[in-house]
Amino acid sequence: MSGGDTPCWQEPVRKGPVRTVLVAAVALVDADGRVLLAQRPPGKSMAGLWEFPGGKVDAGETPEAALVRELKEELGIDTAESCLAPIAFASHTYETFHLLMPLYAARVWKGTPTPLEGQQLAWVKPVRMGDYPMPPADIPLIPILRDLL
Ligand SMILES: Nc1nc2c([nH]c(=O)n2[C@@H]2O[C@H](COP(=O)(O)OP(=O)(O)OP(=O)(O)O)[C@@H](O)[C@H]2O)c(=O)[nH]1
Repeated sequence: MSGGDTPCWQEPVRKGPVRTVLVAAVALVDADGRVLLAQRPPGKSMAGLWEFPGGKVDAGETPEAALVRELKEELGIDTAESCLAPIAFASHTYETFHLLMPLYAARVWKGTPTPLEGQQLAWVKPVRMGDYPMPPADIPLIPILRDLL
């Protein structure tokens, strides 16, 4: 097989060692198959971009426990680790770190997602996600969600 001309055949430009940051994220899916996206508020890195709820995994924490914690802090909802199904991951080198982000799907939670950290929320069909600018790491996840949901 000759793959030298394929678009994926590009080595990333490495400027030096980068630390890998583990971030857990979730696609909350409602009864209509829409996914909850949250817009990063002004003042944060990548402000204005739409992302999956979640956040950094603390030392000694599992990704699932981090998500349960973050969903309570960011959206005020209760989730159970057993309701988080791993579906994909993002692996992307940013300027200052490498992001490794497992993505889970959840259809069951308790409470109504509420923007507790000043973020805008939107329920979006996977086919419409192209209308919502997302961080570069998230772009490969969109077709996966489209296929899965
Ligand atoms: N939650 C979440 N974070 C994402 C996504 N895509 C993506 O690149 N990220 C990045 O993963 C990191 C998550 O960090 P965080 O949510 O715990 O904390 P933060 O926004 O305060 O991060 P910051 O340190 O960049 O300001 C951010 O750098 C964020 O930009 C995503 O879909 N969901």
